[in-house]
Parts: sequence; C-alpha cells; structure tokens
Amino acid sequence: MPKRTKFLSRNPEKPSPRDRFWAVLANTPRLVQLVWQAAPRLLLLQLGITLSNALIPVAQLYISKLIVDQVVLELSQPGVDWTVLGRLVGLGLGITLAQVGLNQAETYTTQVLNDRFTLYANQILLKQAIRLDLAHYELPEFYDTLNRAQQSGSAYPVRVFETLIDLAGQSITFAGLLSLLVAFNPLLLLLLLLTSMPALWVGIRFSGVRFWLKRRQTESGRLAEYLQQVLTTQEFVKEVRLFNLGDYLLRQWQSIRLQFNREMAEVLARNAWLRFGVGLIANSGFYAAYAWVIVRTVQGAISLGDLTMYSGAFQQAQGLIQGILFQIALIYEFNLYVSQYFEFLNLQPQVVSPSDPIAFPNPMRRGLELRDVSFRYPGASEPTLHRINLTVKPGESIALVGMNGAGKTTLLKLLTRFYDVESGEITIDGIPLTAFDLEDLRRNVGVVFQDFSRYHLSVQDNIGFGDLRHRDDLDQIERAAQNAGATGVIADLERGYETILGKTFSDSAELSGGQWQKLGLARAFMTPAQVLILDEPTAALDAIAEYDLFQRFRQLTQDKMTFLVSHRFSTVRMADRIVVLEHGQIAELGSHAELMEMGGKYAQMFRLQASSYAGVAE
Ligand SMILES: Nc1ncnc2c1ncn2[C@@H]1O[C@H](COP(=O)(O)OP(=O)(O)OP(=O)(O)O)[C@@H](O)[C@H]1O
Repeated sequence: MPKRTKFLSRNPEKPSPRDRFWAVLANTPRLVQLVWQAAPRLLLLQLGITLSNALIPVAQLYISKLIVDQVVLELSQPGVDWTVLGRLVGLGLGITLAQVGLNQAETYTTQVLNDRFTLYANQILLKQAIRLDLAHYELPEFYDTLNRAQQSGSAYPVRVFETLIDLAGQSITFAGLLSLLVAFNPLLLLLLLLTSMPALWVGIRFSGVRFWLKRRQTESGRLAEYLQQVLTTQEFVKEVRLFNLGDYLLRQWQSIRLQFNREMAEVLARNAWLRFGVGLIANSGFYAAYAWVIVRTVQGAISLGDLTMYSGAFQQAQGLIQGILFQIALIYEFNLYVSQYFEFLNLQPQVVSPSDPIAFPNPMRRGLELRDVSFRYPGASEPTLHRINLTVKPGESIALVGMNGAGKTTLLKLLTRFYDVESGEITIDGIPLTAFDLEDLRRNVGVVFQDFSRYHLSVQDNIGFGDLRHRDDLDQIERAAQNAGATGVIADLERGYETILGKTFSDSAELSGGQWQKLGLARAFMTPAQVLILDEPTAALDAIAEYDLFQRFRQLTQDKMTFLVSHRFSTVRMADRIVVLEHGQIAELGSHAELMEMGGKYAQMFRLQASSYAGVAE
C-alpha cells in the first residue's frame, strides 16, 4: 500500500543537540558544490578579495607602532627627520585606500553573487517541483517542505558560503594578530579565547531555538498565507463580500501573526539576556589583557609604540575571536535552513520513465486493457478503485458514469500515469504503461480534466500548450480551435489569438466558464493523441454548444479511442459502450440499448434524468 511516507517523511524529530550540530554541518560540502556550480569565477574573485582584505588590519597596526616609535625617537633627539615619518604615514594611507577599494569590490561581488545564486537555486527548486509526482502535491506535508525550501533555498546556501569566506578572512587576520601577540604573552590569548567561548554556545543555542520555532510555525504560516490569499485574490473576492467574511478571516490571520510575533519576542528576550551575560565575560577578558599591557609599559618592559600596538591588537583579537565564533554559529544556523532546501531536493518521484522505454504503438492495434486494477490514494485507508477489468479497442468510445466520488476521474488519471496502480496492470497492445516514456505516453493520451487549467496568457498559448512543438503553428492552432467549437469565442476578442486572457494582466479579456472550457478542449485537440479523454467537458457548455461539440467530436475521433465522463445521459448514450462505476467497481458494462434492457442502475439513472428533461427521448 502506498503510504504517505513513500512520498515524504514527516517532520523529522528534533535530534539531540550534539547529533544536530554535526549532522547540520555535514551539508556544507554539498552546498559549497552548489554555490560553486552557480558562479565559479565570481566566487574565486570574492575569495581573493576577502583574503587580501584580511591582511590589512595587521599591517595597519604594525605601521601605527612604527609611527609611534618613530615619533618617540624624533622627540628624544634634536632636529626632526620628516622623511621616515612621511613615508610611514604615506604607507598607512596607501593601505587604507586599498582597504576602501577592496571593501567596495567585496560589496559588489557579494550582491552579484547573491543574485546569481538566488536565480540558480530557484531554478533547481522549480526543476524539482516539475519532476515530482501529482501525489506529492496532494499532501499537506509536501507544501510544508516546499514552503520551507522556498524560504531557505534562495538565500542561505550563498550566505553559508560567504560566511565561510569571511571566516577564512577573519582567521587569517587573527593568525596575523596572533603572531604579534604571542610574543607578548600567550596566556593572555588563552584568556581571551576562554572568555569568548560562552558567546559561541549562546550563538548556537539561539540559532537552533529560532530555527525550530520557525519550522514548527510552517503549517500555521501557510494557513496565514492562505487566508491572505483568500482576502486578496479574484477567486474569492465575490464570496468574501457576499458572506461578509472579510473581518472574520482578517482576525484569524491576525491571531496567527500575533502569536508568531509573541513567540519570537520571547526567544529574542531570552537571547538578549544571555548575550548580555556572555558579553560581560568576554569584555572582562579583554580588560584583564589591556591592564597587563599598561602594567608592562609602565614597568618599562615595552615601548609606547608597543602599548599602542598591543592594546589595539588585543582589542581586535577579542573582536575577532568573537567574530569567528559568531560566524561558526551562523554557519550552523544557515546550514539548518539549507538542510530544508536539500530536504525538498531529496524527494524522489515515484512515477518515472523507464531507462529503456518502448515506443508507444502507432497505430494501436489491440488497444487498452485494464486487468484487475486496484488503486488507493496515498494516505487513504480504503482503495478508490477495486479490481477493474476492462478492454477497449482502438476507435471505440467509452462513457463512464456513476455517482459523485465513484472513481471515474481516478480511473482516467491512471491512464495518463498521474498515479501508478497499486495492483493489477494497464497495458496498451499488451505493453504495460510503465514501459513507455512518460512524455510519449502523455502525447498519446490527451485529456481535458474537469479542473482544466486557465492560463492567464494569450489565446495562442492556451491552445498551443496542447503540443508545445506546434505552439507557433497558427494553422494547427486554428484547426484545434475549430474542432473544439472555439473559433466564435476567439473571433469576438479584439486581438484574436494574441489576446491575453484572465484578469491578471493589463489589456486582457475574461471569458465565461463555457468559453474557457472550449479553449481547454481546443488544447486537447492540438495533440496527435490516439486516446482522448474528456472528463465532463460539457459541464459548462450550453445545450447548443454541447450538441455541436458532440457531433464534431464523433466525427473527429472516429479512429481514436475516446473516454468520456458525463452526468448528462443525452451525451453518454452516444458512446459505443458505457461503464457504470459504483464504489470503485464496475457495476454494469454495455451499450446504451443493452443497459436499458438490463434495467439496472444505468436504466434507473437514465429514466430519472429523462423524466426531468422534456424532449429527451430514450
Ligand atoms: N487526490 C485525491 N486524494 C485522495 N482521495 C481522492 C483524491 N481525489 C479523489 N479522491 C477520492 O477518491 C474518490 C473518487 O474520486 P473521483 O474524483 O475519481 O470521483 P468521480 O467519480 O470522478 O466523482 P465526480 O463525479 O464527483 O467527479 C472520492 O471518494 C474522493 O474523495
């Protein structure tokens, strides 16, 4: 039985802090690779800039020391030699200018790299979204995973990378300072390091708490987004006013957002106190070191220049140690988010093309066979279809009838492999559907579903999407429109096939439900499909349009296998054979005449409907 877990894992339980730390950092190589793939040259450039920048603070400190010592020397002797001082100041200025330039270059590369990577990461995310099964899109957990991946994927991988580069830069600066300070007193360095460690602990702890809080909020966050959408999109605008839902929904939305703010404020307050505590510890460490430098200067053990250099170096070292530890905490936090991006990329579709596909038979000879086919939706306890057996020859037209929820649409979804059967087999000319390439299969099985798509794009796109290879072939598009009875609709539009439909964009035209349906049908007529499926194609059509359509449909599809779902028996009766589905099983099967003679469910439903429509004859 296909369980939900086959498609998605539920939210992983929160692992222990130690496992979490290492597991999270284990993502780093994969994301470095990802960022590298997005923009290798830019990355190298940024690395070069950051590393060069890293050496500057040490050089600046050393020059200040030389200047102070030189000033002291000049003061102790008669006459001043300005050349050496002038050169030192000039050198200091040169280095500072280089730093200004490098900083600007870094700002530029960071921004460009960010943009480049965001594009790349979203592209990968969308590619993955296209690849996944329909079944994925029917599980709430999937939307949580997608939502988190969308929020995490675009920014965080590149931020991890930048933080890694910064970390490398800061480590280099730190190593330079270390070489200055170790000569003075290595123990003081150790003191600085130890007094800064609590900050790392607080940083990592806070990152984790914030991350798990946001993760827990994903589903409610999606609910808030959904409510926002209900309040702001055309789809709902009429009912929101009609039923006066506005204030009620707004309050629901507000309470979710307020709750989020409250939860985050609590975390932030706790964090602020903790950071205050660790800040005290770290600063005490620095002041202890500073005091010792002063003592040694007063004792005459080091020069005034040394005092400037060491006190500056200790201050910078302390800042750097904290910076480095903070970067480590950041890398940890960003990695947590990146893991959500990878969680989405790791999802695997179950419905895939075989590695060695067989070409779809053209023309079909024996036709379609369903043998003992059963199917259950992911997560459902009962099967929706149960042991269906049916053989359909090429050129035959089949109508599917049954109560709402009997399984008609589900059966048709199996024919296009939106889902794979749970047991049994579906074959075309004896070849299982799973042996065909998915694209080849779907080109040969054309469908117009009840909930067909309405693209807010041009009419040409709305029809041409039926077969992208011919999207620019206006003759073919016009033919498809003609077959679907849509030419009248298009002729009434000011810009014909170029008219943008829907209400999303300017200069567009909105169609009625039936007019949209005609375009949906035209899309199906674009394909060279040998099997054509219409799932309630006439629900939104008026009686004349429906009559027209079926006259044409019969002519156009004489050599095709057709399936038709309809609740209108005047349409159903035109089919060669009628399948009556009941609770996912075939209850009756035969031509209209046979089923009427049988006097079973079909006959009962037909009479019921006929009696309510004057003029519908048996
Ligand atoms: N995506 C889905 N996930 C889980 N269950 C589903 C899904 N789609 C349909 N079902 C369930 O499967 C059953 C059959 O649905 P299906 O859409 O095939 O019925 P139908 O015969 O086409 O109905 P209608 O005449 O209302 O269109 C229903 O009980 C429905 O609740």
